[in-house]
Amino acid sequence: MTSTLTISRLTKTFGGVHALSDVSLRVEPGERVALLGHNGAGKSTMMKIILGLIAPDSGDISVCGAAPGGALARSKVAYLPENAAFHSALTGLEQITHYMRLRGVDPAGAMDLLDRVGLAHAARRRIGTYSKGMRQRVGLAQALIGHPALLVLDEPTSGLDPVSRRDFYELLDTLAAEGAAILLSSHALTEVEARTDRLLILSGGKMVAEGTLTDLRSKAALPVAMQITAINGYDRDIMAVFPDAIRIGDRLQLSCAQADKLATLAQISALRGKVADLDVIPPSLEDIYSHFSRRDGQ
Ligand SMILES: Nc1ncnc2c1ncn2[C@@H]1O[C@H](COP(=O)(O)OP(=O)(O)OP(=O)(O)O)[C@@H](O)[C@H]1O
Repeated sequence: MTSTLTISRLTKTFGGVHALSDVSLRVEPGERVALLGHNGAGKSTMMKIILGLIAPDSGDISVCGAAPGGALARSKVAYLPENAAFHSALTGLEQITHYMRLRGVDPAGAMDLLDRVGLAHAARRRIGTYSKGMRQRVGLAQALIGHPALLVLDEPTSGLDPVSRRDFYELLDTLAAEGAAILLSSHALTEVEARTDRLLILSGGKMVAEGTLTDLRSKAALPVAMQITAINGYDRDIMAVFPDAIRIGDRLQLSCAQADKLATLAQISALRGKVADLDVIPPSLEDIYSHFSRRDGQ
């Protein structure tokens, strides 16, 4: 299978700033990949290179087997900027019809596209009357013109309410199931944790981590927290076994290395009769993200 996007040893500097250093990645058809990184990590630079808006200093990049910016790559890639701006006097239908004509696609399908993003009911209303979530849907409809093989989405859910976010990701799931590759940047870590197949973490222009959340969790090897609720009066017995446990409200919290997790659970299990409840709390994506992002002294 040919990868939809292949990037190999990409480097880009602006003056003395290393925006991207030796970055490589692949995105396969149907994959949903999240690009994470703090402000200035290099996410937008990478997107601009994929779109063919700027050229790298060195490295190779191919979009559906073609060079970015050329006619073939442009016909295969769609882009949704973070704050897509539309003409407020046009209706959603007029705006999408206009974009379809620009792209050389039959505008007869404009209503179907708006229906796909849940905007059919408002298609004949002016965009100036749309909510932020509705304008974002116009942006997505625009991005879907011509069945792109790769969707590049820059913080697509920033400013959306939880229900609009869920709807947005459900639509992305459908597109991915149809074979589109999706590369989206985000600062909303918990959201992408649940909604993407793979995470890429850029820090200071370098790719510092790549993989599924399970991969990253195991590479980071961060400690696991366990919170024990003691049966009344047995706190001391539990503290005797786990002297480093700290009290948080009415619970005792201890932390153990990943490798010691089962042994610690066995110790807790041996305290049966003294323990009312137990929660095992794995490191969050925020913890894992900070772990990798800090590596570079950020
Ligand atoms: N045209 C430019 N001229 C000079 N420096 C630039 C230019 N574009 C980007 N940079 C620098 O390159 C680095 C990476 O910027 P980039 O915009 O790619 O980061 P980002 O991860 O998209 O950040 P954000 O989350 O804030 O959008 C930053 O240090 C930025 O200041």
